Amino acid sequence: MTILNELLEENHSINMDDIIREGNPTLRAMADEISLPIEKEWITLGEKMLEFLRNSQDPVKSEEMGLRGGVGIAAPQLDVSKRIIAVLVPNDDLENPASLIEEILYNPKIIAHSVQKACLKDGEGCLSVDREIQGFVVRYARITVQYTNKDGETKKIKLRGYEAIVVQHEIDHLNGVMFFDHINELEPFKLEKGVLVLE
Ligand SMILES: CNC(=O)c1cccc(C)c1Nc1nc(N2CCN(c3ccccc3Cl)CC2)nc(N2CSC[C@H]2C(=O)NC)n1
Ligand code: NI
Repeated sequence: MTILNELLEENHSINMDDIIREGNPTLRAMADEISLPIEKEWITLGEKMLEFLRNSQDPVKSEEMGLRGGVGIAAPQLDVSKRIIAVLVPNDDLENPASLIEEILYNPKIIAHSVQKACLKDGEGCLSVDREIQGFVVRYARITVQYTNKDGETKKIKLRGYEAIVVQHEIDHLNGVMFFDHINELEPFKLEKGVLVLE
């Protein structure tokens, strides 16, 4: 039974055993584009990735299944080197309209970005990294992402704040980049002028 067949099994829910950890070469590979029209197996995988994020954020399910909380996941983290990411970010930030991004993105591409940079005040975590790595992960503050959705439509979304950080973290996984690659080794908390620190 190949990894993919296992993942696509009807009653299989993605769990931590399906997630590969740093050191696995797939995390450093360039993932392959999904050809259009999107085949059924990639639709199913995307839906299971989103289900994993929901379960991981559910206090009962995450406890039951032993899941680490996540707001994003990329197919390479499941040892599937394909350009698919899923994001489920509850944006409860009062300033911005309460938008929750819940989306499976096929072949996502950053087609525009701000000059301004941003980072999470508390640094970043990754489901494929079983250690806490401190330090600012400086990314673009605002991005425009083009992708194909599960209905095969080409979409273009503008993101800022936490959502922008998450989508950049997951797109990095499609290019073999890990969040700690962005951390300044000598001065992990050094910040250039103008970098937004997101609470
Ligand atoms: C080293 N310091 C830290 O890790 C760190 C430390 C403090 C705060 C933050 C904010 C940190 N950073 C960080 N926290 C998260 N979560 C907070 C908990 N949450 C969650 C957990 C349980 C239920 C529901 C939910 Cl919502 C899930 C998401 N997620 C990410 N990332 C980096 S971008 C992709 C995203 C990801 O999903 N990673 C698995 N970073
Ligand atoms: Ni990650």
